[in-house]
Amino acid sequence: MLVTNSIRVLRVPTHSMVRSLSSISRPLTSRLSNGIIPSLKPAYPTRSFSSLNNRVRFKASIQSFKDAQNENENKKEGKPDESEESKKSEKEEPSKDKEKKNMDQEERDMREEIKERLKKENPKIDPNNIKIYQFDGKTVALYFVMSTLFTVALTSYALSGESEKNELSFQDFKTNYLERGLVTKLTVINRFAVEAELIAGAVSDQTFRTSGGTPAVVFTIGSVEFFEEEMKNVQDKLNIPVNERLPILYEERGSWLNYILPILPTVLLIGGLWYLTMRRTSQGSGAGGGGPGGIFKIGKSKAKLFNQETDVKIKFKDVAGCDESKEEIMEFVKFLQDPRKYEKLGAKIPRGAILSGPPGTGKTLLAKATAGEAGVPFLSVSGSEFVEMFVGVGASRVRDLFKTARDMAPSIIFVDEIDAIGKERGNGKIGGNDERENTLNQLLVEMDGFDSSDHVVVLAGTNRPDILDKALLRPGRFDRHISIDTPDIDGRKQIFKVHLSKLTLTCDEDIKATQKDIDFSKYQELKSKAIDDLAGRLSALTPGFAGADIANCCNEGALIAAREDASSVDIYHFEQAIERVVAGLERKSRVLSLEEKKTVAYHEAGHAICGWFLEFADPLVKVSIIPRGQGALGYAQYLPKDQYLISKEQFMHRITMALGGRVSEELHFDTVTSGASDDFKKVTQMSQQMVLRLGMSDKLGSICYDSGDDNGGFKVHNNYSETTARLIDTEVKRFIDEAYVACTKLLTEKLDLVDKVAEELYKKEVLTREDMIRLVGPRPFAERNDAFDKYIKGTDAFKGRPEKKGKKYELNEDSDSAE
Ligand SMILES: Nc1ncnc2c1ncn2[C@@H]1O[C@H](COP(=O)(O)OP(=O)(O)OP(=O)(O)O)[C@@H](O)[C@H]1O
Repeated sequence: MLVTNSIRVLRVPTHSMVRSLSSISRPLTSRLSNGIIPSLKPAYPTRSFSSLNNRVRFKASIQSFKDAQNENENKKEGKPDESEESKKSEKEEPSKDKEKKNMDQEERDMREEIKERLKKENPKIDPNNIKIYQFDGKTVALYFVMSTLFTVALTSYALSGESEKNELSFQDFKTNYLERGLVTKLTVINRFAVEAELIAGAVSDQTFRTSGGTPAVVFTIGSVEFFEEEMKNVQDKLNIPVNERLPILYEERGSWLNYILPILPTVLLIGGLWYLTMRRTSQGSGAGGGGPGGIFKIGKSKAKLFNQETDVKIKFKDVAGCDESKEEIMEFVKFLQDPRKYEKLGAKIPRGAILSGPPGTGKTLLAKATAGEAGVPFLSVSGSEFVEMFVGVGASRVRDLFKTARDMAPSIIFVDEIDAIGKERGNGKIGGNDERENTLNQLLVEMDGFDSSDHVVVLAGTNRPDILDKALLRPGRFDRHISIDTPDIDGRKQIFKVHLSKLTLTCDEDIKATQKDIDFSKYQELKSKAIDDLAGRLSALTPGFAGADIANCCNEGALIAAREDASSVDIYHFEQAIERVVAGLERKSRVLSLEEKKTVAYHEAGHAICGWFLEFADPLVKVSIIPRGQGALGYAQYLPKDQYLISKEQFMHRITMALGGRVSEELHFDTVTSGASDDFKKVTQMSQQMVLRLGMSDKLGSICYDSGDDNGGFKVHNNYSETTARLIDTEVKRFIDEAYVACTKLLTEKLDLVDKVAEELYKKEVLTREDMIRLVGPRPFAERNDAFDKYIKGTDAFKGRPEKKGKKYELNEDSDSAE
């Protein structure tokens, strides 16, 4: 086969080679007439890349000038502007309109920026006439598919032409031409084929004419050595004297395709990428800008920029609670506002601060407020945005981010979720990540690299400060550690006030309706008191809520009010919203059978009675058997107070209360149900904590057996012996057993009260605290929750809207509560 070595390229075609190629193509084309080789059109490259480049640029600029000219002419002639026409037609086409609407903010910004630049550079060009093309993944993919298909087609075409040369075997050549003395000259081409020139007139089906018009045949050889050997043998056999033997010449020839094909994919790839870039730059901006996205921007930082004109309008007053954190971060604000004051004294300002705390506690908000107060640009990026599938991209993005920040200085960089890149490096744990470590290293280098004269402050947010690399936290990098915890009742009240002030509240509307004659300051006073009361009550009902939960709750309240077509949002809307956030959506579609409903009623009554008669249990506000959320068939809501220390008794009472549901089922039915599974989970967790972490087991003593090593779910080994493990199991079980015994004793004593509560619950489905007092009498212990006493006691929380609503607001300096 002639094709085998045709891909092997010895030289890249030069001008001389192009000439020699054309000489080869002639004999081949002459064979076309004999139907041996298909027609090949010469396709030498006619343009260089640079000329192409110039053409593209030239074309783009001509286009914009033509557009500008057309527009001027149209204006002179009073013709409607083409761009306006196109705008009109765009309006007519709903699909285009839709596409435009869907265009994301980023892309629009990019287009605006490009147009701005163009306007500055060349005021003659109307930026509206510039068409900006963005190459999305589809265009690029299509281009590569097309070029691959083209290459494959060309290759098979070239190979099919070569394969048709396989007309003659060496044996045929020997018997039909060589031994008959018809051969005059032999040329070995490319070491695998031989062109044998024949004497004039020796024409057959297999012959063709060479460029000199001589008839010739072609055949392939296995190897040159073999061919030479064979020729020698044949000529020896024919007794041809050595000096008359046929001359054998050697030539390197080939189709131009043989040279082009191997480099074609590379050329297409590079050319394609280059072309796409050039088109984008020439048509997009003419200033070499290019828009966001695309492979060329992969190493660029993805940080979002907020500046004063746009988003950073947030001030410290919008961040409620967390006063200590605000104070701490204030130093950065003062530095950014007046750096010289510090520099004069030779003081070095901290370069960065880590804001740590549970999710939704306002870390990002505080960082934004810092930028808003200081009035400087704020670059916000998430740690995970540094990490890409390409090696080195993370580090490059870090470099780019810091460069941008320095260019905009004074500025603030905020890296959210810094643990995505800032986890401790190479500590021998499973699953090391070199790319992440490179990114972290670059971050460390950049933070070292700028000094306080750069006026760039780096803030970072994380929920897991404990897993951060020590190098990040050392002085000179993130040397301030600001911890933001979930707010206490006062914090929650302040946050509620911030978010309530944005809503139309019923209490405000009531004041406006009932107090028409009062002056503005009096109105303000009444309003702030009403909001204060409302915020206080809501904060008491939401223990454990973070700022984000509170914001969500206020929004949910407003949504519920809107759903009810209410003109303002009242406490009952908020209570529904809280219930929704705490227990999930009411599942009206889940209808329980009467038997199931009875079981749930007794289960919840068991919990409620336990909570009522256990001293350290939290105050109950509501018990319900309406299914909610992901599978809860009933729930009881308590108000735990904000406390930082929990006693052993408290733990035991909580465990007892959690077992109340199952024990009540045992006491009232012949069998038990699956309804207590979630209770058991909680009970086990609490008991394990008491034993493993809190040293509350006398038998195990004051030792922490829990390493807290939750390394991605891998627990390599326990740091205690088998004997201790067995003891731990026994102790965990003992606490639960003790609570179980206490619970059974209590509920057996109060059997009739459980019946009473369960029956009422079965009928009404919801019981509030007031109902409980009516059914079982007041709680025998004083409530331990001040917030409860202050805001909830005496009122009926979660009862729903009373028949008659509306009240007269009066300002009473002594009163503390809403009533
Ligand atoms: N102290 C606060 N005052 C007012 N609103 C708050 C406060 N804390 C949180 N919020 C509300 O919660 C929303 C979410 O807060 P933010 O994004 O700052 O939380 P985060 O701590 O950064 O959360 P994450 O750790 O999940 O990133 C804010 O937009 C704001 O509406």
